[in-house]
Amino acid sequence: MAVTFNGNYLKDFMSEEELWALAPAVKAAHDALHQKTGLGNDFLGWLDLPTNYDKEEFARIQKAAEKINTQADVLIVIGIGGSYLGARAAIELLRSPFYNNLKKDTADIYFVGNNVSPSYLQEVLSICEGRDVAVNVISKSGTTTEPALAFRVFKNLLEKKYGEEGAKERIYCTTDKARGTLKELADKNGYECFVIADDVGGRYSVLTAVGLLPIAVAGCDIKAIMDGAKEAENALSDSNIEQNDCYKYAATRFALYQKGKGVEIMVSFDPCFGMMAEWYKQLFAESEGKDNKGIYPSSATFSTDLHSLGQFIQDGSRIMFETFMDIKKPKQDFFIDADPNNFDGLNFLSNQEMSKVNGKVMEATILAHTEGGVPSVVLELPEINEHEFGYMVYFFEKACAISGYLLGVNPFDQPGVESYKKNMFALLGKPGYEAQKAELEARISK
Ligand SMILES: O=P(O)(O)OC[C@H]1O[C@](O)(CO)[C@@H](O)[C@@H]1O
Repeated sequence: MAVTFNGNYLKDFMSEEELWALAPAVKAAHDALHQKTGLGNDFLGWLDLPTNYDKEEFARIQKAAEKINTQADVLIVIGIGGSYLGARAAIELLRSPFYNNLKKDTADIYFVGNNVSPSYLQEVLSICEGRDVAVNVISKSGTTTEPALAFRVFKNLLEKKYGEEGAKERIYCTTDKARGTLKELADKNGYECFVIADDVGGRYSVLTAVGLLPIAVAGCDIKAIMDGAKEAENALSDSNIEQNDCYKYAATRFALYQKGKGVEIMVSFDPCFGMMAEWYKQLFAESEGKDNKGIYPSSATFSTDLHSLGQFIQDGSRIMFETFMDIKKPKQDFFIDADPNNFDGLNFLSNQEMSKVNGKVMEATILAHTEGGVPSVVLELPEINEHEFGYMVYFFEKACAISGYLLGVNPFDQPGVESYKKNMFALLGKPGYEAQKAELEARISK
């Protein structure tokens, strides 16, 4: 079981020799990562996390998930970026994009604090009316404005509904072990806390309590996720690119980037992968996009986007390559019966599983786009389950770290994200930002 790299459709764009020529650079990136000598080397806790995770806390996560499912109809998960995307990706992939509408014995889950839309917030609040609610607030820094604002609202809701003591039993904090406003508040109020280790950055944190608590509440087997990640940790530890599919993927991206392909489109043929692609986008965008370098990560879900982006991909600016997630076995299949009258002329599709048709859509698309000048990388995933999810998370995390090192950037910082925050604080009148406020307002009114 594994994510397998298939480079068969790349022949028109790069040779195997070009890939193998990157072996020394890949080996150097591997050594920098494993010997912890590269940029950002104080953020490598994710590298051996599948082996060295805190087993005591893991058991507490499982217990808390059970408790949440007995005390709440709705779990509100508050977080943004890496404190949001992984959990949602896992739940939509492993359970369903329609998770909240499924017949199930686990709590509904709504994600807030990833935007400042008043309508979105009001809608979630109205969904909570008359229902038992628990809250998992997730913030590594404990100070990010969007989730902090949402937490203020839901803390208030819980305290009004259950009293301060009752609310305490329903608030679960995932944050730094010692620092930040959230940690201080949690200690003062006695909320149950889970830790994001100092050496695990937000976008590499899905296999910590950040992702695992909401994923466990959704009824997924988090032990199987960690086992899958551990399989990847072992399988992807060879420094030789020829033996390491993760490194083949990272090096191929880099080679295509050097040939002017500055956009990667992560493609899947199943909407359950949509949020997984959002997770991939944050991982690679914050890791690679700096120093005026990097591949712009984007995504598409086909067939849907074949009827919107498809035209551009086939015929527009030749700036992109595609990475196709070839999921060999869907979670469920559907048998297409023949119609006795063949009223729609579609009997040529009948008497087979719908997955076969989806597979042909993928092949047809790869051939068309390749013909149109878009290189196609294919990553094969045998099936969708917890084990494969864990494997895939680790695969992409490691591919991202190696990609960053090949590019010559620090894959573990995100200094660019601060710019909008400073402007936002200034424009909203946060004390200490008075000078910037005047300067920015002058620019707006021009
Ligand atoms: O968990 P925190 O500290 O609230 O940060 C949320 C997100 O904000 C960032 O720091 C910047 O986008 C991400 O790296 C992180 O995932």
